[in-house]
Amino acid sequence: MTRNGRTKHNDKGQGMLVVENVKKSYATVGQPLRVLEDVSLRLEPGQSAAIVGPSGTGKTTLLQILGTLDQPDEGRVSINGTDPFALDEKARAAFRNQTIGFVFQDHHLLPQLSVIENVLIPSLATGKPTADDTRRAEALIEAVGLSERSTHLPGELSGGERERVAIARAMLMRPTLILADEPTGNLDAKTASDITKLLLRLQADENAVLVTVTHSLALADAMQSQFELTGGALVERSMA
Ligand SMILES: Nc1ncnc2c1ncn2[C@@H]1O[C@H](COP(=O)(O)OP(=O)(O)OP(=O)(O)O)[C@@H](O)[C@H]1O
Repeated sequence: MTRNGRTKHNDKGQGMLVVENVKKSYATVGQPLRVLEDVSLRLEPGQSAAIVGPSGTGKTTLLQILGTLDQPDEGRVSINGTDPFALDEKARAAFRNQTIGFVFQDHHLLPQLSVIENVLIPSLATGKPTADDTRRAEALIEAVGLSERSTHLPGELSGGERERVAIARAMLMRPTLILADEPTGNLDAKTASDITKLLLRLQADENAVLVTVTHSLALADAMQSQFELTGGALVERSMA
């Protein structure tokens, strides 16, 4: 257990992601739009996977479900042995905060908060940041190479630097599952490569599962496995 009764699963060999036969449709004025027809996926601690596929095939929809932000119509999701959709909304929000780290293309940093304050945001869900939280935030800011910029505002940083802050924030609670939506989307090739390495290094440090949705071949190739979302199902691609 860690503070506030949080249980650490990463080192217990059960931090896996299991998705079985997930279906998801959206209501429209006509027929429901069937986006996910039969999605299954299983990842063990320390594994990384890219989800690729043309625009509109449902990658973001799937990531929202993995992130417990949206509920499947049918099928099963298990994260660390917990079915997040069996929890009530409050418990699910707490579970999400403790278990899942999100990295988005547009970082979602709060512009009025400094780098360290942004990194500490996930710790606010359980009250004020503890001394441990602050130490962890400082260590992560150092790990992402921004120690000199800790008190700066997001508006004073480059796109790549802001993405680093978003990664540090995603890692604060030591997530077992890291979900990244186009984390290198707006970056030049060198910065994108640096960000990819950083993400993989921090993922390895925590033995977490990393799932990234991307159109970038370079990012997808850096993952251990690749799945194409096609016809509403995931098909594993053989890596060259
Ligand atoms: N809330 C919603 N209501 C209705 N339709 C939706 C909703 N969200 C997404 N869709 C539709 O579901 C389909 C899948 O969308 P999704 O954003 O998951 O695709 P994607 O593969 O992530 O696309 P991209 O690569 O362009 O980001 C699209 O046709 C989209 O228009």
